Amino acid sequence: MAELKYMSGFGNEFSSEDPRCPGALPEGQNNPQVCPYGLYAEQLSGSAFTCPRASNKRSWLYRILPSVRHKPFQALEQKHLTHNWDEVEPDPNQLRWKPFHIPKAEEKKVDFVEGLHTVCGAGDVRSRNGIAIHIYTCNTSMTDRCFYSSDGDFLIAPQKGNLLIVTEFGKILVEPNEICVIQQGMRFSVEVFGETRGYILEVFGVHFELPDLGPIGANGLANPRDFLTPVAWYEERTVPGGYSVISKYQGKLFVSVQDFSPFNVVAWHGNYAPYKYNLENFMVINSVAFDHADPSIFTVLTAKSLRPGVAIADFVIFPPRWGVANKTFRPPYYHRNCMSEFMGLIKGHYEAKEGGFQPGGGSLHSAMTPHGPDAECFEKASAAKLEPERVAAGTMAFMFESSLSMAVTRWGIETCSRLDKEYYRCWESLRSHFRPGQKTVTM
Ligand SMILES: O=C(O)Cc1cc(O)ccc1O
Ligand SMILES: [Fe+2]
Repeated sequence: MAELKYMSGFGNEFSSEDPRCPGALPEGQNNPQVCPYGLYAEQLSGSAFTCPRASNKRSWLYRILPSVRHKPFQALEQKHLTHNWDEVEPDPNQLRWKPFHIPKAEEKKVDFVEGLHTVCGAGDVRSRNGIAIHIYTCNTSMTDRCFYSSDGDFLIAPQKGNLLIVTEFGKILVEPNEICVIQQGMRFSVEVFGETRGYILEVFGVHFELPDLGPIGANGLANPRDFLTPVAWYEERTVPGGYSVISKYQGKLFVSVQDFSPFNVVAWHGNYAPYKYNLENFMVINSVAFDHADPSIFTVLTAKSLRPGVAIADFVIFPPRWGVANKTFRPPYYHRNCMSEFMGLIKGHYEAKEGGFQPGGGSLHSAMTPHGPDAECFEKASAAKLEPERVAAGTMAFMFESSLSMAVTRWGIETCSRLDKEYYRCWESLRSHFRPGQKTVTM
């Protein structure tokens, strides 16, 4: 496949024309009486028309046929995708999942949409406030089918297998250790190259932003220019057998059939467009004197709530870095958090748990549920000689942290059969080191 081209910058006002049709973007206006090359103009709104300029999002798509030319939507059964947060009784326990199973293509061909499984979430798509966390496991490319979420924005973190994502805005190749964001309403079709697995954070009613940097200054963490948006690409393809456009709408799937490819956008402009980001480009800030800094220093993207400083969801990573803090217990501290923490692992292992938490698995530490390093990690780090040390070399763990108190789905608790029932045991051998009368303790 020819190398794909991208445009750089977070949230820019982009303009892109497929080189086969130079001048396809109307000059100086959005709705000419007749568009260049006889295209249709269609606006995709990602914010209310009246949103303040800084948060206003929309793009103009110039396409061979408008999206409205389709047969009526019909319900499409997909058992594992849900926004019903009352399927099972609430469970405040620490939960950990072994790597989620990927179906074998010889046994069953499963594409990205069929392979979506909601593991947990909270809130409501109708009132536009909430999140869902999905796992995708698949082995087959989508053919003559595309998908969009009417409910929210997808932050996709591949763990195994590349994704070639054809979108209305162009093509994006996303590899493990990269993420991509495909916002509400954007249509896409996923091509895969073997056994494929990853994580999705869906947010309803808000878009991801770069976090403010405060005293860090003008640069650092995820830098805006490292976000890449595809360039316009179109196909003019009639599909006599029918092209299926699948919408996730209020948590259920619906399909509408049309006789042409939806990837017929010859040119587009605007600031509402998908993007990808390579996690290797994250400029890591860490404690260089003493104490363990809160993981908010590793925030890549945030979806803000209306409460100042409180996120509907943050996407946080634990990248390779130097640990140099003196007189400090360096791993994550023991913790009870008003937020919910879902964690996943792209590769390697996580510093607070060398064993048990595996790539392609997950964990959930719900609101106020205690958690922290396992006993082995505690003993080791309490006795370690504090030399400069590479932390998390060759690894990438991440956290979807939410102010919402999440429910786990039936699939997450039962159907996936991946819950590690023994998880609590990793803290069982923590023992008291309390020595009354001995202030200084050597471990
Ligand atoms: O492992 C966790 O629970 C995530 C986490 C990491 C960290 O460095 C500090 C706090 C925290 O919740
Ligand atoms: Fe935590």
